[in-house]
Amino acid sequence: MTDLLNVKDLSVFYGARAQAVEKVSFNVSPREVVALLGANGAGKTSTMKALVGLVKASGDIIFDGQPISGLSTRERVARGIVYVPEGREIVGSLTVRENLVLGGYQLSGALRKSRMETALELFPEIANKVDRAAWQLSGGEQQMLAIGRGLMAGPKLLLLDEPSLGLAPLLVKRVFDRLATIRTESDLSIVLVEQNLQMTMRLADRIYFLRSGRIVGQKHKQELQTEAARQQVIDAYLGAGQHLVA
Ligand SMILES: Nc1ncnc2c1ncn2[C@@H]1O[C@H](COP(=O)(O)OP(=O)(O)OP(=O)(O)O)[C@@H](O)[C@H]1O
Repeated sequence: MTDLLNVKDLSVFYGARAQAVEKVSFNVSPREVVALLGANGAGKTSTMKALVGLVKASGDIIFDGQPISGLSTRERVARGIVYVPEGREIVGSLTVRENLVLGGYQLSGALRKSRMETALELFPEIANKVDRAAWQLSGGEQQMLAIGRGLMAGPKLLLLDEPSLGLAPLLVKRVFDRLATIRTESDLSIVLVEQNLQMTMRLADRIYFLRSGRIVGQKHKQELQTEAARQQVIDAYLGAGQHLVA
C-alpha cells in the first residue's frame, strides 16, 4: 500500500548544537494510527512540529505522494496535515463555538456547519457548552475541543501531541474512547505522540520508540499483546515503569 506519509532522515536542530531529532525515518499508511512513544525530551514534539513545518528541519517528508519539506505550515494544513498541540492551545477567551469556527475558517458556511455538527456529536460533553468561554471547560473538555477544532479542517493526517497530558485517568480513557471512534468512523490517519503505553496500545497499530532524538525500536500492536512483551519494551525502550499508567 502506498504510504500517506513517508519520513526519511528527519533531523531537528535548535541552534547550531542542540539536536532534538536525529535522522528519524518512519511511515504511516492510509487509515493507520502510528504512535511515537518516548520519555520526556526524547524528541516527540519536535518531530511532530517538523512534520507540520513549525520548526526548521532537514530530511525528506513525502505526504500524499508529494514532497512537502519546502512548504509553509499553512500550505501543509491545506494539504491535509493538522496538528493538535500538547497543552490544548485553544483560545480561552473565545467560546467553544468560536474555537471550532477557527479550525474551519477556510470552509464554506455549509461545510463548516456540518463539520461542527460532526465534532459536537463526537464530543457531547462540549455540545451543550458551545456558548461558554473555553477557559471555563475542564481539562478533558478542553482536550476534546482541541481535537474537535483539529477535525474541523477535515485532515487526512491528524497529529496528536500527548492528548493524555495533565488529565485524570478517567478523562484520559474518555478522550481515547473518542479517538477510537474517530478512527473507526473516518478514513484519516493519526500520528500520536504519547508517554502512556497503555493508552497508546488501545489506539495505535504500530509504535515507534524514541530515545534521545532517535528511533530505537518499532513494534506492531500484535507483538504487544502479553504483559511480558509490554514489560520487555518498557525495560528496553522506555525505562521506568511509570509509563504503564492506566
Ligand atoms: N525551542 C527549543 N529550543 C531548544 N531546545 C529545545 C526546544 N524545544 C525542545 N528542545 C529540546 O529538544 C529535545 C527534544 O524535545 P521535545 O519537546 O521534542 O521532546 P518530547 O519527547 O516531546 O518531550 P516531552 O514528552 O517532555 O514533551 C529536548 O532536549 C528539549 O530540551
